[in-house]
Amino acid sequence: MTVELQYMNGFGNEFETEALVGALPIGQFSPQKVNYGLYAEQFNVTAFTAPRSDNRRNWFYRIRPSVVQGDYEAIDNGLIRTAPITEAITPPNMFRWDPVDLPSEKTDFVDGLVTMAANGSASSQTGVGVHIYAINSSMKDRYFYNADGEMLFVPELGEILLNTECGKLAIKPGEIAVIPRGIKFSVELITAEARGYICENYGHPYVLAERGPVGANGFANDRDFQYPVASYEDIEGDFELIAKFNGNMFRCDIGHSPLDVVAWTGNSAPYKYDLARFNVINTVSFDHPDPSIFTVLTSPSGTPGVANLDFAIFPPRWMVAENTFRPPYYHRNMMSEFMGLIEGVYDAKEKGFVPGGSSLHNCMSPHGPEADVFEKASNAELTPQRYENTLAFMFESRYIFAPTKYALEGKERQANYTDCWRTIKKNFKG
Ligand SMILES: O=C(O)Cc1cc(O)ccc1O
Ligand SMILES: [Fe+2]
Repeated sequence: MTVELQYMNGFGNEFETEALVGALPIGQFSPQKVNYGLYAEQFNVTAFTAPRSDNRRNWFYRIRPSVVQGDYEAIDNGLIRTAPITEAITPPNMFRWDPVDLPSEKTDFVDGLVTMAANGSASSQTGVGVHIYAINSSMKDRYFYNADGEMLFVPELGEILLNTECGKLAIKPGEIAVIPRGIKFSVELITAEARGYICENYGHPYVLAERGPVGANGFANDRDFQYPVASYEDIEGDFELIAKFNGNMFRCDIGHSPLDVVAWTGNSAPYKYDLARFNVINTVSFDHPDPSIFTVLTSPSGTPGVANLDFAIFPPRWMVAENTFRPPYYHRNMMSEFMGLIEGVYDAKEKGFVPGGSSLHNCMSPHGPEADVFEKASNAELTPQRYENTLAFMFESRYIFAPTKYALEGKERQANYTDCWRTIKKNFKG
């Protein structure tokens, strides 16, 4: 099933959209009276003084301003964790996990979040949290926002509808979406169940990766990013607003839907992107280029070229490298690498890394092809080959990922992960 919605295209544009004709003020943001009796509210995800090229803000024209809500009270954090994670020591082990089970009890998005790892510090606005959602119920009469970071959704199973203050986005496996820090939303199921990964970015909002000498086109093209058109709910009732704030979960009563924005303008709205639009650029001669060629979105850290978070994908593509060991090389890295699989098989790991599963190779922890992949790839005939049925991704960060206690001790952890390398042979003939 596919939900057909209308979108506006172009990464980070200053969009304007109104669900009722004339709701958006023209030529100013705060008229004395807004048409239709709406309230004006500014929403900033960067400092007022951020340079123009970085500045992100919206103006909302809504039925009630956001201050119309109750007082917050703390609720159980469930399996949600936030950096810095101090509940367990992080060993330098290589980690791999099976997929988190789909729930048997009724579970919505807020209940169905499990944190696997986090790095940096949410309150200092560095690093990220990595979560998995596994759900079988839409959010009913409740809404959510995350003050700790923007949320990158990477669906692996099922289709979901993100009902946000800015409008609606539908995403399914092969697509991603980003909801800016602070935007209120609810998650509705389009299919009976859904599962996917979330990278909660505490740091600088995602931008598109630079192209360097590749030129003016290629990789992720700005025009393929899609933003929702304004769409509002004018309903009253006993609703709940859930907030993730400074590492803890809170709730308050709210007597109306907070998705009551009739018109908005700005550049800080949720967006979606179809990963099949990624224009893959790779070698046509020899050797295996570094995976930075596959970067879709990056959150800069302040040090040029050293990301708070790079989101890279490994999509279907042609492989033509000559006289080359084609799978990923054996590797030790200053950067830390959390990986997931959306579909099919990843070229470095033919067994054990399955859709919905995860792996983590932290700073300087060795990793690379399993023994069988090495044997096969070092003896393969190097004809042009189309890599099909594959879509892996990586959250790569300068900060070491601390797995949560759940990730370290839960049933998904594969205790025997390093066995995949144990049978690598000594081929040396000195
Ligand atoms: O599988 C990995 O570890 C990710 C990765 C992929 C690649 O093509 C090259 C280097 C690298 O770290
Ligand atoms: Fe790597």
